[in-house]
Amino acid sequence: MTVDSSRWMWAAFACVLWLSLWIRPMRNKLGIWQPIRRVARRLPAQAQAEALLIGYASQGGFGALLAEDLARNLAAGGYPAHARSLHSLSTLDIGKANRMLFIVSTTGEGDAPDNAAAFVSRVMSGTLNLQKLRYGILALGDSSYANFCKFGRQLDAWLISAGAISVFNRIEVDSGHAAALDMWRQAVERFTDHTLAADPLPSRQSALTQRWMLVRREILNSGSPGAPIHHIVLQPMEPAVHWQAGDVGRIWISNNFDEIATSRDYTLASLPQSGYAELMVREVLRPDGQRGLGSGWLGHGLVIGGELRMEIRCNREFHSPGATVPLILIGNGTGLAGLMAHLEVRALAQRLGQPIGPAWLLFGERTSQFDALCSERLEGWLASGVLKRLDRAFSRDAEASAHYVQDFIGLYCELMQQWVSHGAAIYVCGQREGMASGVEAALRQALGETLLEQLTIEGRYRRDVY
Ligand SMILES: Cc1cc2nc3c(=O)[nH]c(=O)nc-3n(C[C@H](O)[C@H](O)[C@H](O)COP(=O)(O)O)c2cc1C
Repeated sequence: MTVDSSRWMWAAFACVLWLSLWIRPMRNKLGIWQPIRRVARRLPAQAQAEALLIGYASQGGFGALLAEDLARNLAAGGYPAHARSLHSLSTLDIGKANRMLFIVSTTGEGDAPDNAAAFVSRVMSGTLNLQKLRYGILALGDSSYANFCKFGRQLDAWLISAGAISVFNRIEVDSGHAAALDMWRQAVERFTDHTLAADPLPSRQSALTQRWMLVRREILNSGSPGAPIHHIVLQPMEPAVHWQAGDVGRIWISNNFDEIATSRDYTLASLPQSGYAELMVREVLRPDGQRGLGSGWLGHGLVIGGELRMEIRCNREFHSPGATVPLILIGNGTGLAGLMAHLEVRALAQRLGQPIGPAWLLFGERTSQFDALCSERLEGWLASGVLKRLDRAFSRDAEASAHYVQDFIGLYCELMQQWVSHGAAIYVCGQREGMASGVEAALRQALGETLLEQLTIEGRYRRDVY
């Protein structure tokens, strides 16, 4: 290298050094390159800062499905998001979050879903400072109920009182109405500044509506002082979708003019492996003596060999905890359907030579003579070990040791505590008023408030009640 060329190199190096030292502060001052930096940094910064938290509370599974679909949709587009049920969120989780979306339904008579119970009692009962939280709410409901979207409204009011800032007005969805869901989608896109992939939900729902044939129908409680319970057996007329214990069949009721009038939900009593969907339908008699629309049609109007349309609805809050988990099943009347499906899970596992955990069924009805529903099958399961214990309470039997199913909980309090301490899950299915509320009060008494709440949080106390 000559002296000249090395001089030039040193001069060039000095220039570059000077320029780089000068440009850095100047470009910050003048805003030069800022847009480039912002765009370039946006995604990684969001990804590092926090994933968007989508909190859901859902009784029937629709809200859970929407929340999980949204999290998947966002994550697939490179936008980190998690869906978490409200019962798994603590005060700390909410306090830390900067941005949240909530998808919550209302159940019962304006109640929060079961999987929000702990959130309501633990988080919403306190006074939090959520001033840094920006949020949006999708409230699911049905305007035919007196308290439309009540829990969504309560949650919204609580968030505002805690200082959180709502980034768009609460969106209320009446019976899954598509226009409101579309508004929600647009609001989410604005909130996240991210375009969602085409929503697969509506097509998924229509894909689930299938043609079925009524192949068998019998009355399970002939002679009962109560209304007849029909055992309805349906065969799929096209390749059947899969379902799980706990899922619900939504039957579309046809009127005489072959128009779809309305729908009714019934918990499925069988598993798809049997090849049939089984339901238990209690006949409803109106004060004017007319039969209820759904139960009248299924119990009498529809002929054997007749066709109907049914959509299988995911009810994940009542899915099986796994065949090896000890299980206490409690219910009355047609609630036996949902409990039978869980026993079918164990009967199937047993047939396949797989291990099963102990199951205890506590069931209540009116008379031992006429209302011991599905007795043969239950006693067969008791003999084969699918059931470890079977206790039935008959309210009209004079000699009964327990008149209502909840009476057993006090009677076998210690045994129940033992099962729970061995990891048992408690599943309740049937009538909300009377049975489920009585069972809950008895469980609270037998296990204590704290343990019952803990079981709810851990998903070990689940209900499908109506
Ligand atoms: C037993 C039952 C009770 C309900 N009670 C209410 C209610 O009080 N207010 C309301 O707006 N919607 C009510 N609904 C409608 C649900 O909120 C609505 O169907 C929602 O889409 C269910 O969402 P999910 O499947 O996530 O729970 C009720 C639904 C059922 C099955």
